[in-house]
Formats: sequence, structure tokens, C-alpha cells
Amino acid sequence: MSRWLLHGIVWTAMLIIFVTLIQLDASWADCEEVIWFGIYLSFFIEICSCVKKPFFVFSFAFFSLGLLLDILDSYFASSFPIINVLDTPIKHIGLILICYCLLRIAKSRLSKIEQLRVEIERRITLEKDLRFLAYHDELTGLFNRRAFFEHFEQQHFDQAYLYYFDLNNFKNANDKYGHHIGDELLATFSHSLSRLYPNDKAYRLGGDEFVLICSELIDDIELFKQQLDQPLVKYMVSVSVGMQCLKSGDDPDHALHLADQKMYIDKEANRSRFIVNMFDFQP
Ligand SMILES: Nc1nc2c(ncn2[C@@H]2O[C@H](COP(=O)(O)OP(=O)(O)OP(=O)(O)O)[C@@H](O)[C@H]2O)c(=O)[nH]1
Repeated sequence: MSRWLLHGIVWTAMLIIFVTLIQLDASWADCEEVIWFGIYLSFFIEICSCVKKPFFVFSFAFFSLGLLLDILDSYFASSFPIINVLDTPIKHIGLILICYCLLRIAKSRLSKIEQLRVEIERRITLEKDLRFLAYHDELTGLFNRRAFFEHFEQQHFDQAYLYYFDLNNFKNANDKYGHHIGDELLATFSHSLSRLYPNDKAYRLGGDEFVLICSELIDDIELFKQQLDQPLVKYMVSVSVGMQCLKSGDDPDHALHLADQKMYIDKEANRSRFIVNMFDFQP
């Protein structure tokens, strides 16, 4: 049954009772109680349409019964004295039951709100982690390839230098000492890069290839390479580097390609140096 129909029934009944009471020369206080009773019943209908808890509906009905008996007691108490005895306790018990129900509803809503808060926090953390993973390399913690291209497109270069790094002989170290040592070397190299240039962005493009976008020109590139090589040499691994000046509007792929070519020139030089060193070790 629709709510509006119920309201209609309640207020029609109230009107009939009200008119009857006036015809019976009832006191204004009795007539007023009918109006309040109608208002209570309308609230009852509205609340029951939102709070679908049988115990709450029962409590409200109990309270309304008390109110009804309160209205009727002046007329029927002489025939049914029990009405006079019951109306007040029923009204108060009904009110206590309503308060109890509201307390329980409030507590359960609060615990649901708390659960939602915990869930929202969990999702925020998850989103942060996902965002971090989307733009960072898991092994080294540096920015990843996707971050490189996004940052490059967003940046306006006044004066910047792209350094492209590739580890030499890394495959051999991986094969000889194991993958875990290979991982360690990658992490060590990344750490050195971030430590030496903490204010610039370093990226791992993949495998043993890294990029640093530096706001200043590195004066002594050989010293820089030595600093990077130092923790790697005991595994016969070293670093090759190629540099490309960046200017506004540069294409990231093209800039990478140019730096990569220069890095290969350095790698060739390193190879011959390495071969010379190997010959030096010959008995
Ligand atoms: N441990 C480890 N190895 C990796 C990872 N990603 C790629 N590699 C390995 O890195 C090696 C990269 O190969 P290359 O660059 O050809 O090896 P290289 O010996 O440095 O060769 P050159 O650059 O010519 O000196 C491959 O053997 C890959 O399997 C990683 O995350 N961890």
C-alpha cells in the first residue's frame, strides 16, 4: 500500500474522531491529543518506509497504542478501568523500546561507517601502490619507461641533458654469479645514480639500460663513470654512457636514439679497453 494512501487513511480517521469529539463536547485537550496522535502516526508511516526493522515497527506501534489508550481513557475508563492502568506504562515502554531500537540502529550504522572508512583507506593505499607500480621499476625503485615518456612530453627543457647508461658485461655477471647478484648490481647502480644526482630524475628503461635527465652538464664524465663503476667492478661490470643535449620540443624517441648511439661509441671504447686490460693480465 502506498504511503500517501496510508496518510490519507490516518488523517481521515483522525478527522472523523476529531469531529465526533467536538460533537460529544469533548475538551480541547482531548481534541488536541487526536491531532498529536495523527502526527505521530504520519511519522510512523514515514519512518517505517525508511527503517524496515520489524522490532522498530513493533515498538512504534506499541507506543501508538499507549497514546491511543491515553486519548480514550476519559471516555472508556469508567467501563474499562484497565485502560487507565495500562495507557501510561504502554506509552513509556513503547518510548523506551523506540529509543533502544534507535540506539541499536545508530550503533550498527556507526560500525558500518567505520568499516567503510577502513575500506576507503585500504583502496586509497592500493591506488597509491598501483600508481607507484605503474610509474616505477619494482626492482630499483627508479621511474620506469612509461614515466620517462610521460615526463618527457610534459617537460619544457630550457637546458637539460639526457644521459643514457648501459651496463657492460652484465649478462656475463648474471650467468656467472647468478640472477640475484645481477639484481643487486642493478639496484646498486640505481642507488649510485640517485645518490650522485638526487635532484634529477633517473629512469630504468628496462634490462640494464638507464636514463638520467640532468639539469646540468656533468663536467668530468670519466670521474662520474668511475663513481658508478666502483661498486660493480668486482663482478667485472662497468658502465657505458652517451649524452644528448635536450631542447624544447625534442622527440623522446629521437633523443633516446641519439644518446644510445653515443653510448655505443663509449661501449666500443670500453670493450677495447677491457680487451687491453685482459691482455695485461696475460702471463
Ligand atoms: N638479474 C637481472 N638480469 C636482467 C634483468 N633484466 C634483464 N636482465 C638480463 O640482462 C642482460 C642484458 O643483456 P645485455 O645488455 O646484452 O648484456 P651485456 O653483457 O651487458 O652486453 P653488453 O651490453 O653488450 O655489454 C640479459 O642477460 C638479461 O637477461 C633483471 O631484472 N635482473
